[in-house]
Amino acid sequence: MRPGPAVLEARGLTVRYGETTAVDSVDLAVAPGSRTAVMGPSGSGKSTLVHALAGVVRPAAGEIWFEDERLDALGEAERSRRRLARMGMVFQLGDLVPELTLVENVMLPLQVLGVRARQARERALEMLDALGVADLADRRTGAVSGGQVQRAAVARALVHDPAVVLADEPTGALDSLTAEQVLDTMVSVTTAAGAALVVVTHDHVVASHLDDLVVVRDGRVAERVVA
Ligand SMILES: Nc1ncnc2c1ncn2[C@@H]1O[C@H](COP(=O)(O)OP(=O)(O)OP(=O)(O)O)[C@@H](O)[C@H]1O
Repeated sequence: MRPGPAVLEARGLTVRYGETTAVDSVDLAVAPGSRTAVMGPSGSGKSTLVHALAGVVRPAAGEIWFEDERLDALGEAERSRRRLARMGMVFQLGDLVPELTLVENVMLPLQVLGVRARQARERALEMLDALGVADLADRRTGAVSGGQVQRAAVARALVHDPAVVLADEPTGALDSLTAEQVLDTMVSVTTAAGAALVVVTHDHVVASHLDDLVVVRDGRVAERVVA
């Protein structure tokens, strides 16, 4: 066990969609600076779990603690402010704003934090460069490939040095070489910032870049390996 408190923690977390219990009484602590793969069969509740950890999906029961605060008890506006300021998320293709260019999308978290436009643009371009898509910075999402959008989404999740990065299949649209590069960037940026990284993946190569493992089955944590 790592010493010190968790940066993000689920206690008795339960999420339901109507009759379906997607996440069932999950206790899960994510340590600062840790790197966790979340694996498990299709439909086992992995995506729902990370969405709930981010405070995007409301739990039916249980608590989510983020940086010593109960995230699920905050109002919508405050919860989304916390999330934008202190979390990075890569959830699905197309969660970038299509009306904005790639660089404008990546600047968004910095602008929420009050970073001035020029500085935000510089930092966003650096991050796009680290993900290999700086040359596409001024294109809108509709004018680049799915994999390039995905890389810009990763850049946006990392650009503001969040405390936690939550990613759902962040390399799903990428070839294996690019996937490894993107993952390496995610690991190195989060390591440099002391941030925790939680990645939902079906890919054992992706999981091998991460230290810890959570296996989800039927909405429960069936296995937990902490390095
Ligand atoms: N919006 C929704 N409305 C109703 N049921 C849902 C919804 N989202 C997910 N579910 C159900 O909740 C359960 C968990 O789904 P979830 O997407 O979290 O699984 P997953 O492990 O991420 O799956 P996959 O690996 O296929 O992406 C499944 O039974 C799914 O059908």
